[in-house]
Amino acid sequence: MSLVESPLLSIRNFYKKYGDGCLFCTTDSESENPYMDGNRCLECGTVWACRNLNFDLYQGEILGIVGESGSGKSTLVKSLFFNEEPTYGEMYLASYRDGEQNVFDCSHQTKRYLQNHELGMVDQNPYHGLRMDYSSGGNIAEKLIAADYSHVGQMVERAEELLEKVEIPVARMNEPPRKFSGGMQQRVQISKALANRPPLLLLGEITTGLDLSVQARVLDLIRTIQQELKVSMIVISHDLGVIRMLTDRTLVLNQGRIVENGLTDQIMEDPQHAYTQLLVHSLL
Ligand SMILES: Nc1ncnc2c1ncn2[C@@H]1O[C@H](COP(=O)(O)OP(=O)(O)OP(=O)(O)O)[C@@H](O)[C@H]1O
Repeated sequence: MSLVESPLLSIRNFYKKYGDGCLFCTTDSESENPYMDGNRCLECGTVWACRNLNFDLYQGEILGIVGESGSGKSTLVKSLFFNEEPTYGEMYLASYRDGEQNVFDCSHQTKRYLQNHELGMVDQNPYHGLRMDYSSGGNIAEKLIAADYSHVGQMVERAEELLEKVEIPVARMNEPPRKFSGGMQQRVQISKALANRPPLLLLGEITTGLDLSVQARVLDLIRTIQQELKVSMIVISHDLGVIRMLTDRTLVLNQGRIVENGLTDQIMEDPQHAYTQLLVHSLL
C-alpha cells in the first residue's frame, strides 16, 4: 500500500480562453504583460478566464475557490462538470480508470456517464439546476434514472431519504420547487446532486441571494452532509466568510490565475499575496 494518498481529482495546466488569442496574449508569463488589461487582451479582445491552473483535491476534503467577480471561478467549475470545453488542460478522477485517463479527452458519452455517476453539481441559480414544474421527488428521480436506477419503489425510498436529509418535509415531495422558498429550492438541488452518491460535489455560489439566516442554514447543512457522507467538495464563492465557514483548503483566483493556495485557516490568518490580503482585510 502506498503511504502517500492519491488525490480524488487532479487538474493540470488548465486553460480556458474566450476568443482566438494572438501573439500578444498567447505567450504565458507570470510577469506583467503590457498587452493585457487584467485577463483581457487589448490587441485581440480574447479573455483568458483561467490560466495555467494546477491543483489536487483529496478524499473527504472541502476545497474553496475564492475570487472577485470575473476571476474565473464559474468557468472552472462549469468545465469540471463538462458544461464548458477547456482550451487546454488535464483532469484526472481517481474513480475513473484509476485516475490515469485525462477525462477532458473522453467522448461525450463518457463525460455524460461521469456527470451521472461520479459528479454532483449545485448551481448558483436553482432555476438552472432544477425543473421547477416537476415535483421535488421527480427532480431527484430524474438524477436517479440517469444513474441507472429503474425500480420505482427504490427511487421513492431514496428520494424520501434525501429530502429528509436536507430537511424538506417528505409530505411535500410531490410539490414542485416553484412553490418553495429560495433556501428550500437550494436544499432540493443539494438532495438531487447527492442522489447518485457522487464522490465529488461541485457547489456554485449557492447562498447568493439568500437571507443571512437562510444562508447559515444551508451552509450548516452542507457541513453536516460532508461529515456524514465524507463526500469531497469544491465550493466557489466571492465571499470569504462562506469559504472560512466551509472549507479546509482554499485556492485564491485573481484574473484567471491561482495567486495563493493553502489551508483556509492559514490564509485567513496570514495571507501572503497582496490580493488575498485585500480580500481578508475587507472581511474584517
Ligand atoms: N461565454 C463567455 N464569453 C466570453 N467571455 C466570457 C464568457 N464566460 C465568461 N467570460 C469571461 O471570463 C471571465 C471569467 O468569468 P467567470 O464567470 O468564470 O468569473 P467568476 O469568477 O465566476 O465571476 P462571477 O462571480 O461574477 O460569476 C470574465 O472576464 C468573463 O467576462
